[in-house]
Amino acid sequence: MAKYVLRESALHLLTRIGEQGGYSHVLLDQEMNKRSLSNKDGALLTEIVYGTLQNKRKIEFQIQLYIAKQKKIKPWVKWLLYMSVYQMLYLERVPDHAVIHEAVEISKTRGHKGIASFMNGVLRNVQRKGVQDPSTIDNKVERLAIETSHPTWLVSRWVEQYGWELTAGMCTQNLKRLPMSVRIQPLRISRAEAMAELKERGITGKESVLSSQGLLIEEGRIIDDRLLTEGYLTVQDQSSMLVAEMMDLKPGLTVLDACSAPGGKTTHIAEKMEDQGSVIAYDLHDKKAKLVDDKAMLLQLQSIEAKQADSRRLHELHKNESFNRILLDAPCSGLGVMRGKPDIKYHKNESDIIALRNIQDELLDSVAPLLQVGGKLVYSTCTVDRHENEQAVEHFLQQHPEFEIDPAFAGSLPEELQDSVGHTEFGLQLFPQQWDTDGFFLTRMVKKH
Ligand SMILES: C[S@@+](CC[C@H](N)C(=O)[O-])C[C@H]1O[C@@H](n2cnc3c(N)ncnc32)[C@H](O)[C@@H]1O
Repeated sequence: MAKYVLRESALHLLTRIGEQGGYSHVLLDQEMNKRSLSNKDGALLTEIVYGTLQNKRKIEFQIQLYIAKQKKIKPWVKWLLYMSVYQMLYLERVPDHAVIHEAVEISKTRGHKGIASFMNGVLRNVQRKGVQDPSTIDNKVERLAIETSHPTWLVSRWVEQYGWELTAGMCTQNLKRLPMSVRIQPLRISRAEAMAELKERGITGKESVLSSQGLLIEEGRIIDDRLLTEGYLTVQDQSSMLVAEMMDLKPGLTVLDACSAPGGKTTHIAEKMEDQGSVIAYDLHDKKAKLVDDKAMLLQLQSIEAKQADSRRLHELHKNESFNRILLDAPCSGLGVMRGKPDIKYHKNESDIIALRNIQDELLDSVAPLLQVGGKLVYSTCTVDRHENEQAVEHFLQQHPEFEIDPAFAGSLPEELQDSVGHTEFGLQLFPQQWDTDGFFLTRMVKKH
């Protein structure tokens, strides 16, 4: 069997993600399982793939002088260049000569001598002469976009919506690794018990202030720890944990989770209700609805029923006023989760935001009649965009005078969030730099009559 070359895996993944729109986290997971990589190799592969994607636009700018003359570069050659430059400029532990040698060898095997010599030439130039400095770009928005590898349209849209300071903070934060955070299953283990057991295996963490069930991992590898694989803990960003915290839940309620897969929030809802009552969870895709079942089973929760349905047609399945609580964790542009899914930076555009907003409006309209009077509707997204967030809520309230923002919403947020800059009359926008979380929006409405 030919020797496994980690950088060939990295190149294969980057070309698929970059050219065919594959999801970085899904493809990386598949590759690591297929190759049964050691922890060390898995970490290096992840670093190269994520780092190259996160910094792609900047790298393109940095080396443009050296490749300008070359008319048409094949996609894989381009990605091999980007990942090699990423390692040379951003990864101290990998020596330049090793990176250049391997890139040239891969060029020979996958291409021919000409490509190998082009590769060698560009990388040697980077090594000897250095790279073009993006801080020399005059236009402020363009400079920020290139320095932090975001699309210019997005930076400009964010500056218009949130101002320069919040935008610059968000773009800079998006280059940093998202910390691992987990949620305890409180019916099986307490936060103190989980922390004590993890500590025995060298995994340390601290308590989240955004959720009483949250734990932020500071040191150690938790991903294959028994507490996770046996369903005492589940991986979830702290911002997502806020959702069930804010649903005003208690045992015995009937709850609809209209867009539920893979079930992070569905299971949290069931935990908050002490697994008593009923959580009906839908997702558009059958396969995804099964993921919710799997998660419920792993966490040993019985009160969840997960099914496939288009939640724009739930009136065909449920009578009006059937639910005490409804969660609409809507499909969205995902502009808040680019740290974990850097491919979003390059694949989304403004027309996606418009198209998604139409679906969000339809979903909100469709679930509204299913809520009982006095019941609460929580709307959330993992995006940072007023059109999908505050404006979607404003539009909904105009169309549905029977709803209002729950007057108790803001006051029931964790103390730390009370003075957050992201508050508006329509809900709370969390920016990734505030709590080192995903960018996230949530609000709670109540049905008055
Ligand atoms: C943001 S994700 C939900 C994440 C989930 N709430 C969690 O915490 O694990 C949005 C989900 O909505 C689903 N979806 C999209 N359109 C839908 C529709 N019309 N009806 C039901 N589900 C839909 C997608 O398949 C996707 O799984």
